[in-house]
Amino acid sequence: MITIQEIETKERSLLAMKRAKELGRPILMSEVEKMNHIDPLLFFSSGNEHYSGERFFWKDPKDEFIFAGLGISKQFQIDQSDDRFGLIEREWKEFLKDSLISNPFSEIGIGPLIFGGFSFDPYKEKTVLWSKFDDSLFYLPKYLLSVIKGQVFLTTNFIFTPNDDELLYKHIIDERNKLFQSLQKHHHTALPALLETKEISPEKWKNTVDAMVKELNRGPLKKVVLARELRLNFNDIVASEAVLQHLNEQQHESFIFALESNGDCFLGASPERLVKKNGTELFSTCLAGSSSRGHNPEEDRLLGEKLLSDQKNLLEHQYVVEMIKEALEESCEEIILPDKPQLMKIRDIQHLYTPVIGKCSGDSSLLHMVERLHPTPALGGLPKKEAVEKIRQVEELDRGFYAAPVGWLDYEGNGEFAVAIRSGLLQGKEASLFAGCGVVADSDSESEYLETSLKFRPMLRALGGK
Ligand SMILES: C=C(O[C@H]1C=CC=C(C(=O)O)[C@@H]1O)C(=O)O
Ligand SMILES: [Mg+2]
Repeated sequence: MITIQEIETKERSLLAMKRAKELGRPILMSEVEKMNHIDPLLFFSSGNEHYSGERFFWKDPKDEFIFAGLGISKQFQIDQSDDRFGLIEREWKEFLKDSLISNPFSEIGIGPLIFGGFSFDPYKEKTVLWSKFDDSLFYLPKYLLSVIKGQVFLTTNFIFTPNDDELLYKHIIDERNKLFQSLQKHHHTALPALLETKEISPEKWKNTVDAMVKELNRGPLKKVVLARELRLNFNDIVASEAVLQHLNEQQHESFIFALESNGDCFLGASPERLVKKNGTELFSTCLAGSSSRGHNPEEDRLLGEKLLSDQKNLLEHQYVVEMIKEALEESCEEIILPDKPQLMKIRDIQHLYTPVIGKCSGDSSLLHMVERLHPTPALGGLPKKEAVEKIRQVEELDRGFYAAPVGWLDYEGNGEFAVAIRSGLLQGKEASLFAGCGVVADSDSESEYLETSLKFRPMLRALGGK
């Protein structure tokens, strides 16, 4: 049986083909439909046969925007460049020109949307660890499931080239039908057994922190974030859907993200927003300064109180507030910024937290703001450029996408980026987890070491470790 919707799709695809031939270049056709409820994690898992290595997942802390993307309709990638944020943005805008978008809904986050991220520092010497990821990597998915405030939409993106004929239309319908058939099956993937957890050079890392503290006392550097790695071995391949399932259950108050590339998968549960753009409003988060959670409510409250008045942590936090304020002031007419941090309490840790809202003037694009903010002193240090250079020089770890912006951008310029911390890279039967901490002049290497141990926990637990 052919549905009305299929007839409309056919008409639009004929138009897209004609346009591609006339203009002599690929043309995007994008269609949005409203669906009955589909679990986005099930949607992600159902792609494990046909779209493995070409999937992404995103969920914000309040479940306002949940995305699962399957297949790559178009990839945007840029290696080492001073202008990688601008290049991605311009390529995306250029690609959208003359596209045929059928989206009768007014919600943000449906229709053509790219998802991906950037490496922390494109000038850091590359190692094999991140060889499957480019410095900037975004996907326009073939199929995007968007759950927006509980409503479910499916966007289908197809690209017509000047050489395509009607066979492509048939292929589209067949593929979409197969996708829905695979959703009927129940997909549940178990985690393999964790065989070994290895800390990478912990003593050397503490020595680097000690040396950094001395340097910070001499100035002019004020803060440098130093990170380290845990390497895990399993008795079988770790499926990204199994880890995502756990992250979603165990860290629901965080941004949950996953990005597959060439067989590897970068994923995590980050509490930290870099920037969100909704029309003319910008939202950012200052998150720095940490303490453990208590074993009981009273101990937890005392630890929180202590954190709120601890000079070392307040300074670590203040550097972030000043930098984000300065970055937003450049583009915003008005900024709402509380004068004191509050506490953000999550499962394994509590942080000093200051939310920031900016009302932008003029045309401030999301990726321009990402460029302006990345890395904030919560991930890089202060001054920004010198701190990144210092990290490049002294940190043993190849950060790749860790501590860098990960998120989405829709065709109307709205979107959101989180900072990819509390994260890890899955590589077959192995995984690397990453955690860092803000080192300031009165840091103590042993406490910073313990702080990073807390920050490994969300990923470690999701992978079956302790
Ligand atoms: C760099 C990380 O955390 C940052 C975010 C919150 C608190 C931080 C801190 O207190 O050091 C870090 O700046 C990480 O989790 O790997
Ligand atoms: Mg800290």
